[in-house]
Amino acid sequence: MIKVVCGIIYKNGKVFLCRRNPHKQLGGYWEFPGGKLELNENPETALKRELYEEISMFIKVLNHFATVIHKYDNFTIELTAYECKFIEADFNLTDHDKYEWIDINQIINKKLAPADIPIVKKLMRTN
Ligand SMILES: Nc1nc2c([nH]c(=O)n2[C@H]2C[C@H](O)[C@@H](COP(=O)(O)OP(=O)(O)OP(=O)(O)O)O2)c(=O)[nH]1
Repeated sequence: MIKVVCGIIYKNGKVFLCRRNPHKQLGGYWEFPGGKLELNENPETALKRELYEEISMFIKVLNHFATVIHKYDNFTIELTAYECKFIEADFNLTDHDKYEWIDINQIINKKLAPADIPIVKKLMRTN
């Protein structure tokens, strides 16, 4: 099983969402940015590393929010989401072609990576 970590990043009551580059796995789907854990890497370290690599973004990790196991056709992921506070960013996108700061109740209208749907539903219930 592939371990993936992602960030629910807040700024002024909105959340940061981005769209995967078309040539990537799940290209065109919207997600919370993050990526795969490296061997022996702790999830919070991995999340900060990925956000810096993919978006040139600095964040503060606040708390664990949810862990979801999702079976895609060819692989299974364990996706762990952390709530985070935005600090600053250059928004230099390497793995995505678009980003948006979005209200929580609007996220569900996006074409979301299927593993993210239970996370977004929990966000809607708890906010
Ligand atoms: N980052 C991220 N990946 C997600 C989410 N939901 C979801 O199904 N995924 C899937 C897409 C990918 O198959 C996998 C994460 O791989 P990735 O391509 O983002 O990770 P990476 O940057 O470490 O990997 P790579 O492109 O270097 O192989 O998890 C999500 O909310 N965020």
